[in-house]
Amino acid sequence: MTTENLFELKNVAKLFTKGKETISIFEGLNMHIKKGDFMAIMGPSGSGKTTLLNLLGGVDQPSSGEISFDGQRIDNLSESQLAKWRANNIGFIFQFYNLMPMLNAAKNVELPLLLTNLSSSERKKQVATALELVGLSDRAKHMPSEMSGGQQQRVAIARAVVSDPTFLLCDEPTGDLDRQTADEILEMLQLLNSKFGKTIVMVTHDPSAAKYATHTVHLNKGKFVKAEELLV
Ligand SMILES: Nc1ncnc2c1ncn2[C@@H]1O[C@H](COP(=O)(O)OP(=O)(O)OP(=O)(O)O)[C@@H](O)[C@H]1O
Repeated sequence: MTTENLFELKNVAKLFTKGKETISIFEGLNMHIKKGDFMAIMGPSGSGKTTLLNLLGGVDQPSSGEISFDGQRIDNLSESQLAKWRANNIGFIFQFYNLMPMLNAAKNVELPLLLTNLSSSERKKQVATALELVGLSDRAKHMPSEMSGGQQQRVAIARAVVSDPTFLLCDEPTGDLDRQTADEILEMLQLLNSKFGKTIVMVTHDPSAAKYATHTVHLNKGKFVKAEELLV
């Protein structure tokens, strides 16, 4: 495993303005994520976990400070540059799968590829590979409503990896699943990290989910703290 940083956050601040009120979520936040990491982010509700994921995923931009990905600044990209950067580099996995209900599994997995220049036959090939990876080749024509929660999350994982991004961002990926199904999903994420080299950041409230990560960081009121500090 290389020790090179994939992400570097330097002195990042994030403010939200609502009317006359300004809420500061992060101030002077520094962090790095190494290539090959599987990082779990834990912390109480409102501590800034989703805000941080949104900054890492280029869904939102910092109020000040620098965010670099693979040595290149992303905090100063335009909306369209960011959209292109996201499509090339990031796979998103959400708690409630976020599949399109009117599309079958294969069509859902194909969605990110519609933003690329791949031909229809190349897209089909990549979709088949991604569905095979998550063990759902036999469900390609099934609609989300015909699949269990665990199967829908596996379709979402196939969609996240179909364009072969370096980095996977997971927001409570097992929050809606029973223990056994959650463990299967977490084993899959672990495999994507260890065998396929994906760098993963996963927000979770579940300490047993965090155990699948290579390390865990704890956020409290917008700051990284030691686990013990969360308990007091
Ligand atoms: N668009 C926004 N406008 C104003 N305030 C916001 C906005 N988004 C988030 N916040 C505030 O930022 C703080 C951190 O929210 P965030 O969703 O990042 O927390 P979280 O740790 O992910 O919480 P949870 O575990 O409940 O999902 C909260 O106080 C929230 O109200």
